[in-house]
Amino acid sequence: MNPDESIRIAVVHHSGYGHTARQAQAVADGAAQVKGTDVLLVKVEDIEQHWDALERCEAIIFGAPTYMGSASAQFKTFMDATSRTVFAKGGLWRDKLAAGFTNSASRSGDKLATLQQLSIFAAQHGMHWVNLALPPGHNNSKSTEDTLNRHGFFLGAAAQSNADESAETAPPPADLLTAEHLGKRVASLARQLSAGRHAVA
Ligand SMILES: Cc1cc2nc3c(=O)[nH]c(=O)nc-3n(C[C@H](O)[C@H](O)[C@H](O)COP(=O)(O)O)c2cc1C
Repeated sequence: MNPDESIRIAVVHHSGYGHTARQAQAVADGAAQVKGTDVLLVKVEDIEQHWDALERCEAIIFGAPTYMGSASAQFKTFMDATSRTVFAKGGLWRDKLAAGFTNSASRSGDKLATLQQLSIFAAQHGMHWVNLALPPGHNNSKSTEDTLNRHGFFLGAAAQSNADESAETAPPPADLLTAEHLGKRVASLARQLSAGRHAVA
């Protein structure tokens, strides 16, 4: 690939009260740290304006708060819309990279179910799922709550926002840095994949 050519990463997310939006911004910031990356931050409420732009992206990162043990209904509405706008049109997202993140009030809060839901959604579109690739952060007596991946997820980035804190203070920095790591990892892999595709074309 031409080294001056940009790669495009989208972060498609929903947030009812702003906490997952902060995580989404951290993912976007991480992706933007990789030179030559254009990042598009999309709220699911605005999705109708962005279908064409998403088709041009090398990677799409999905994020939703965990509500009742799954992605929020608003995010699920977006997922269902893709059956018409992406899947039925011949698999427009096939072979793009995908990754996911979620945030909830409880430590577990059944966040794993949401990340699994997002990864299955990506698989239905023929996308390549990118995992978190961070060791579990807080699972021994010497580690602290400030460690990246303090919740010990592998499938994607998890954040925890205390139910009595606003989005100004939650989720905490460790979870935002974990989200940033995911964005950076996806952008870096998207660049490698794009260069590889050009090399073998
Ligand atoms: C309808 C609803 C369902 C929720 N279900 C869960 C849940 O299953 N597990 C959990 O830990 N927190 C749950 N929560 C708490 C949210 O995940 C938490 O407040 C989160 O920070 C909200 O993110 P947001 O501000 O981006 O919407 C729920 C909140 C709402 C409004």
